[in-house]
Amino acid sequence: MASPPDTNTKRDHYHHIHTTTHFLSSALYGGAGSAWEKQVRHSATPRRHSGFSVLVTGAAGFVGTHCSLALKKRGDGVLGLDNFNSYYDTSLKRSRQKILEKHQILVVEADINDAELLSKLFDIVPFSHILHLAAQAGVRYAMENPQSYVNSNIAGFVNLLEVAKAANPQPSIVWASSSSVYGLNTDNPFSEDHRTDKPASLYAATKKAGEEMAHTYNHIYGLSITGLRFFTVYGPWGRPDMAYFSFTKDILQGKTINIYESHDGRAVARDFTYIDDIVKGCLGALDTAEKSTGSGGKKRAPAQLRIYNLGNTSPVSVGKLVSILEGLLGVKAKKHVIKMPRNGDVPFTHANVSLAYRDFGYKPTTDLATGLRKFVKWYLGYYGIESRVKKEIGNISNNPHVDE
Ligand SMILES: O=C(O)[C@H]1O[C@H](OP(=O)(O)OP(=O)(O)OC[C@H]2O[C@@H](n3ccc(=O)[nH]c3=O)[C@H](O)[C@@H]2O)[C@H](O)[C@@H](O)[C@H]1O
Repeated sequence: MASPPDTNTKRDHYHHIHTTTHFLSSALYGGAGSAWEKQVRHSATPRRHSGFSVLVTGAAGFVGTHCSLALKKRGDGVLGLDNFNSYYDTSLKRSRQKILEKHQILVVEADINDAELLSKLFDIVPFSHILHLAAQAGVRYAMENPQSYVNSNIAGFVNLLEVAKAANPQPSIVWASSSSVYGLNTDNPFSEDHRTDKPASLYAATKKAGEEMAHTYNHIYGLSITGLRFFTVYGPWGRPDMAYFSFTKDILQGKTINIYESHDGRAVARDFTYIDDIVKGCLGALDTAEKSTGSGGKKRAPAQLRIYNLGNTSPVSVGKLVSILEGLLGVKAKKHVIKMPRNGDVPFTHANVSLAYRDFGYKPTTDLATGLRKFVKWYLGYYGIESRVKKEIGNISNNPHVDE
């Protein structure tokens, strides 16, 4: 049985990344025809006609696990990559990995900064797509550990783009940007053509930098690249560092939670987006991604470059989030309303998703109460917690992709 997450695990994260990078040399994985190569090939081989062969980075992460399973389920080949860093509870990542393995998805344990390993993977498999979800996430943690954002979201992304541009064939890339790029933008709802030059956190700045780097690699090398701006994604198997998850843990343990309000006394709100909707958006983006036009590092023709919001289009205040959780858990929260610390947070997000709807039919269908119900059911089951309401919510169906 898993125990509720310890948020201190992130402290040794930076050190871990660096040791991991040095430790993982491709020599460890054996030569041509090795058992490891066979596993890589088997995992990445599609089982449907004209199926994709997708390299999913961050595969043991929250969104990565759900997307990998959805791709595999429809017959695409999936090879996962994850460095299993300790930013949050690694046992949760290992549990996700077990589910992936049960579905014949291999997760290679390596960092996206390991160019040698990435090139080797491309030597073994002619990936048609990369779904790049590996990143240093979290808005507020960027003040504690700025270098880890530079390392993963900038250096790691460049490394991946370098390998992708040199590959033959070049893959099409779909990757996770963030709603946080809208920063201090006040136009509402947020549309892709709004200003994104006022990031409020280093996290947001590195995601914005990723969007600019995507432009460069598309322009010079003909890589087809699609960035997806995720809006506060939540659901079963989610990230313990996020508010809905840590609030659930603290409410159940009787601890006081801080609810932020803006400096002018208004409620802070988010366009919370349920994981299944995000998965549909990711697959829609992959399905409509055009082929890259370059080969072996040379551009042959202009290539596709896209950016989309993937949100829920319906912001909910943090206070309301807490009251939904209280109802689901059958426990009253000990609340402390405080002014939002000046730590990179933004007061409000709200997505306009008409572009994603137009181009691949993206239409979110899960409201926060429904999605949190599924999350709480998973949480209580995963951590083996008895709750007064566990039986009552026990009969709802959980995520269709992750069924245990
Ligand atoms: O859309 C994104 O691109 C980002 O979404 C997520 O960031 P956020 O929207 O900030 O989510 P999250 O931390 O869950 O805070 C939720 C709300 O609770 C408020 N909040 C938070 C903590 C607290 O103690 N009290 C509180 O009121 C807080 O002010 C906020 O209003 C991802 O973590 C990030 O990786 C990135 O992907």
